[in-house]
Amino acid sequence: MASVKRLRALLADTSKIVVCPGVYDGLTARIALNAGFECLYMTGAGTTMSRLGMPDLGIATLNDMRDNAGMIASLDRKIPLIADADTGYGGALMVGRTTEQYIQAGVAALHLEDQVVNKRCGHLKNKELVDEDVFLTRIRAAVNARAQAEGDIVIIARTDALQSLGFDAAVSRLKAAVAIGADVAFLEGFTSKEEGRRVCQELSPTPVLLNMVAGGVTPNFTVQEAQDFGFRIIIFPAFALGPVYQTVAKAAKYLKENGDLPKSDAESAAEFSPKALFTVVGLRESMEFDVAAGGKMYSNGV
Ligand SMILES: C[C@](O)(C(=O)O)[C@H](CC(=O)O)C(=O)O
Repeated sequence: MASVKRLRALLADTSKIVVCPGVYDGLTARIALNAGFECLYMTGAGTTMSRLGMPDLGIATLNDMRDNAGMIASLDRKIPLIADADTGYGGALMVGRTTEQYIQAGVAALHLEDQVVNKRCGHLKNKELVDEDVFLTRIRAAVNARAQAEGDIVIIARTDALQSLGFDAAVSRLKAAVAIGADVAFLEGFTSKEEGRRVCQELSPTPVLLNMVAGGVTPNFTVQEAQDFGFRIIIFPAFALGPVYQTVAKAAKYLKENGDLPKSDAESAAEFSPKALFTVVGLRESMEFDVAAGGKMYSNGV
């Protein structure tokens, strides 16, 4: 699959850090693609919030996540999509099924974690873990399912163990996951620069992912800082969620109170015209496709 090859090539180039904005629907994915990012991240929190209107508490199922990931991955097959797969949604059989279905959906990488199936966002308190052997069974199931499907999907092992078991135990879980076939390590919720540097050193040469959640437990680091610490992938899960919430909440309040759109929105109405917005999500390319096939629907424009 072209996008997996592309992601593996990006990871093989040790001078690079792969920067992934977090997207959760077609519009946010298109906006990030149009901005020229080389890779996207599908956030499970964002998927749960946008598709289900619910918090990130282990409510989204394999079907919710796979459907969303498949749609996002299909928008540009050249651009790799790293997708959250939470706990894998069950025992070894389910983790295998999740991996196989993510491969079929065109996902380039997935991450699997060691929280209990009733998981929560990694930046909340009182997370519960499964034992290390259960975590490793999940990783092994993903590795075996990948081999069975003759796929090459990148498997990212995430541990949430830092909060309750401490740094050494968390790193040891990641090392064990890498030893059985995980390609990338992800230490969730570390809380200092030193931990960031150390996890990269300890796991080297395995690429390590940094999860940059604004307002979460990890201090804010720039892409450059993350690269200097030794991280090879950085995801920004709330890259779109925060701005969307802020802007739409403001517009909702204004409309409720004034019976009109906020002035700046009304002024930039041309920018928000249906045609302008459809252009963001591929209007021109869709029309060109129709014309190339001999269709006459759009020859006079829209
Ligand atoms: C990375 C993450 O799994 C996600 O769903 O995007 C979340 C991020 C979040 O809740 O903001 C996480 O558990 O860190």
